[in-house]
Amino acid sequence: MDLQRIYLTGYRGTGKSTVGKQLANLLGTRCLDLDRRIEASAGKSIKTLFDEGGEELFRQWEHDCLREVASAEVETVPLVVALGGGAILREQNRQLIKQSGVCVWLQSSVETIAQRILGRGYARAAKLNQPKSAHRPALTDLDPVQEIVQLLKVRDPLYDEVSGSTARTDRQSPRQVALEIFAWYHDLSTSH
Ligand SMILES: Nc1ncnc2c1ncn2[C@@H]1O[C@H](COP(=O)(O)OP(=O)(O)O)[C@@H](O)[C@H]1O
Ligand SMILES: O=C(O)C1=C[C@@H](OP(=O)(O)O)[C@@H](O)[C@H](O)C1
Ligand SMILES: [Mg+2]
Repeated sequence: MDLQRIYLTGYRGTGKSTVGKQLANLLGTRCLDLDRRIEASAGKSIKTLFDEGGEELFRQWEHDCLREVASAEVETVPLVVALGGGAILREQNRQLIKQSGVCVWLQSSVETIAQRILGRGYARAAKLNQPKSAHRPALTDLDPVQEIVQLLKVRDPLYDEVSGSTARTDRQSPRQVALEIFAWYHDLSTSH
C-alpha cells in the first residue's frame, strides 16, 4: 500500500476541493487539485476544453495530468489530491489511483449535491433545464437533477472500486470531514 498520496474522489459538489485543502492544512502538507492542474497545463479553463473538444478532450488532459501526479516524486508526504468527479471513469486512471496512493470517497445525498452545484434555486433551474455553473459543464442532455441520479448509478461502483474508506459530507462541515480523514490516515499509517 502506497501511503504517499491521499486521493479524494466522489461526485461533483461532495466537497473534494474544499476538504482537500483543509486536510492538507491538518497534515502540514499540500493539496493538489487535479482540475486546477489540468487548467494550468492546458492553459485553458475546463469549460473551454469542453467547448472546444467535448468531454473526450477534457478526459485526455485529465488522464495525462493524473499520470504525471501519480508518478512524480512527492516532496511532503502525504500529498493530498482532490480529483474531479469523473477521474475514475477510465480503467487506467483507476489503476493509477490504486497503485499510487490511498483514496477516500466523499458522499452526499442527491439533494445536497444539487444544491451545491446548481445553487439554492436548483429545482427551478432543473425545470427550466438551465445550464450549470460555468465551471462545471453539463455532462449529459438530461435535466440537471436527473443527470446526477443517472451518473451516480454508473459511477458509484467505480468510486467504490478505488476507495479504502468513505466520508459523508452532507452532515458535517468540511473541517469535520477533514478531521475524520486525518484520523483514518493516521491509523492506517501507524498500522503499516
Ligand atoms: N462539508 C460541507 N458542508 C457544507 N458545504 C460544503 C461542504 N463541502 C463543500 N461544501 C461546499 O460545496 C461546494 C462544492 O464544493 P467543492 O469542494 O468544490 O466540491 P467538489 O470539488 O467535490 O466538486 C462549495 O461551495 C463548498 O463550499
Ligand atoms: O464529474 C465530472 O465529470 C467532472 C467534475 C469536475 O470536478 P469536481 O468534481 O471537482 O466538480 C470537473 O473535473 C469536470 O467538470 C468534470
Ligand atoms: Mg473540485
